[in-house]
Amino acid sequence: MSSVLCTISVEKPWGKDTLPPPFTAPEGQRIGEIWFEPPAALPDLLVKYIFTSEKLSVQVHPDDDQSEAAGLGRQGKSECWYVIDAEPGATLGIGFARDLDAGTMRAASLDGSIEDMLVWHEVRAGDFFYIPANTVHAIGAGVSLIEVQQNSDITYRLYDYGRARELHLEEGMAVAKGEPYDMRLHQTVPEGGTMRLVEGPFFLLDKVEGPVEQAIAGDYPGALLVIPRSEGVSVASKAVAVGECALADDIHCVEIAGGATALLTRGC
Ligand SMILES: O=P(O)(O)OC[C@H]1O[C@@H](O)[C@@H](O)[C@@H](O)[C@@H]1O
Repeated sequence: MSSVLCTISVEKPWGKDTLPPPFTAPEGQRIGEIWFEPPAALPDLLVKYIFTSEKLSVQVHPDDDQSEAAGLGRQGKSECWYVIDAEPGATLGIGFARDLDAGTMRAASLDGSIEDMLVWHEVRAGDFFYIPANTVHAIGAGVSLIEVQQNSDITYRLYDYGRARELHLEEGMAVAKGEPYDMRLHQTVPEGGTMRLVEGPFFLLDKVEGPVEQAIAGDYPGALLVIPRSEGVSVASKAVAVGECALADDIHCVEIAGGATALLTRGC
C-alpha cells in the first residue's frame, strides 16, 4: 500500500534546535536526524535527513559479513550523502590523506589526531558521496543532507572530540580501512535533470526530473521510496511534500510533474 512514511526525530549532541522548514525541533531538543520508518515492503533501506551544528564522531560501520561474524546479524551499513544545504566552508571528512597502518590509526584515535588525518571536503548543495562500509568518516558542522543507507544502526566511534559518549575502538579498528577515499564515488549533482547516484550493490538511487523517463521507470518494477525535492510530486494521486518520504507500490503510481524533482530509491 502506497503511503507517506512515519518519522522519528533523533536527538544528537551535534544536532540543531532550529531546523529548516518543514521540520521543527521540539522546544529544548537538539535534533540531528529525522528517520523515515522503513516499510515492510522495503525493510532493508533507511532514509534520513541529517542536520548538524557540530562535527559528528569520527566513525566507521561494518559490512554485512563483519556484523554477522560479530553475532549482530546482517547489519552492514553502506550509506550515501546528498548534501542539500551547507554553510560556507562546511566540510565532510572521508577517508585518509595517505595509507595508515593499524597502530597509527589506533594511536591517532586515542589522541584525537585522527581528525586531522581525514581528508575534509568542502561541500555545497548538490555534492554527493557514496560511503562504503569500512570507510572512516565524519560529517562536519553546518551541513544538511539526505542519507540513504542500509537499514542498520551500527556505528563504531573511534573518536568523539571528548564528548561523553561511548567509543568503540576495538570494534572499529577491526573493520576500519586506513585508506584514501575513492573520489569516483563522489558526484556533483545539478539541480535539474535526471542522474543515477547509486547502482547497487545494496540499493539503487536516482535523482529524477519529471516526467519520469521509461529508462528509469524500467529499473523500478516493484516497491520504491520517493523523496520529493520540489513541489509537483505525487504517489497514488496524493501530493507528497518536500520533507516527506513516501512508499510507492511501483513506479506507475509515482507522478513527477515536468520540471519537478525527486529522489527515487529501492533495495537491490
Ligand atoms: O555517532 P554519531 O556521531 O552520533 O553519528 C552517527 C551518524 O553518523 C552518520 O555518519 C551516519 O552514519 C548516521 O546514519 C549515523 O546515525
